[in-house]
Amino acid sequence: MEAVRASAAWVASRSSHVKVDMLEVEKVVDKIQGNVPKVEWDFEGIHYFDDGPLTVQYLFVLDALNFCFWPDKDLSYDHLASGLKLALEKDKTALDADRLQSYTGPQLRQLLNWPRPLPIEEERVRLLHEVGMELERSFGGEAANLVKSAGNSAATLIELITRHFPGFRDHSLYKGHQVFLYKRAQIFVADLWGAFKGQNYGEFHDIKSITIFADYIVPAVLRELGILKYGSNLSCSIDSNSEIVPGSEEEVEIRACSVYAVEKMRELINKKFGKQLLSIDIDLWLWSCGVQNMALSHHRTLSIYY
Ligand SMILES: Nc1nc2c(c(CN[C@H]3C=C[C@H](O)[C@@H]3O)cn2[C@@H]2O[C@H](COP(=O)(O)O)[C@@H](O)[C@H]2O)c(=O)[nH]1
Repeated sequence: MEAVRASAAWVASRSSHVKVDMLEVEKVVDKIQGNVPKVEWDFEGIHYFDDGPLTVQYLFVLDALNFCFWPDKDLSYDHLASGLKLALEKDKTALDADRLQSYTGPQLRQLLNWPRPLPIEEERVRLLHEVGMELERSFGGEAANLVKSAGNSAATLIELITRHFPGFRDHSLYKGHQVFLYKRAQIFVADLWGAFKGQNYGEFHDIKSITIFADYIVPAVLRELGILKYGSNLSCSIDSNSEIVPGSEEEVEIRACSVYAVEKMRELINKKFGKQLLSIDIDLWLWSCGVQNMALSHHRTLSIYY
């Protein structure tokens, strides 16, 4: 994911609302002595897994909808993961490509057992239809075929996903430059890798090319650690739960600086402690810390990308 790494670094070098504090990166790395706590994929025990193609279909649908839970204060990622899991356990055809194309908002709510409209529900429905339609048109209806056609390359899989499914094209413009963050496409690869433990549908020879997933939890943890420093206006907006406009300099800087900071952290750990750590390992550690800390205030942007 050179495009993600390069554009995140480009933003970080010009950023004015967000700064990456390299001294703090070093302090954190020294404090943990290069030992990033290992967090198991599905540490919550909420995901569907049957070791076969249906798991791939589940993960692809999951990550097509893996964004913007915060507008409903009772809703979280866990509801989506466990809701889709239960739906699949009740009816193995619930996520078939033809079914995906016909869900309405109320039916999606029912599928997830959620009592009220989901945040940005119309977009969630549109994205489900897009996934169903394109899987049927180009991949025999199965996300497993999409994964197979990437030939065990994470970078190829991300390229295929973003070429075929416009909803995964997580780009923005920053000071005239195109910035690529590909949060949901990358997290799908990481979910396959985690769920299948690097085997079968989860085998990728270039898994180290994946960066962290620029969501709204990891930046909040990096800020809490002192690694990200926000300017006073941005700090006030976030602490008062004001919405940050999608595509604004602030929003792009928060996400891109998070990717950049963790890349620096990984490089430092690997160099100083002779490790072969992946950004995914750091991501899951930071994310799991973030979701367990209810007091963290995170940035709020209405977005279908994260
Ligand atoms: N960077 C990063 N962001 C992640 C995840 C995951 C879940 N990954 C699963 C994979 C294996 C584990 O067992 C996890 O269950 C969700 N998110 C993002 O968080 C936000 C949801 O927050 P809240 O509203 O509090 O539920 C939202 O933007 C969502 O897209 C991750 O791993 N890394």
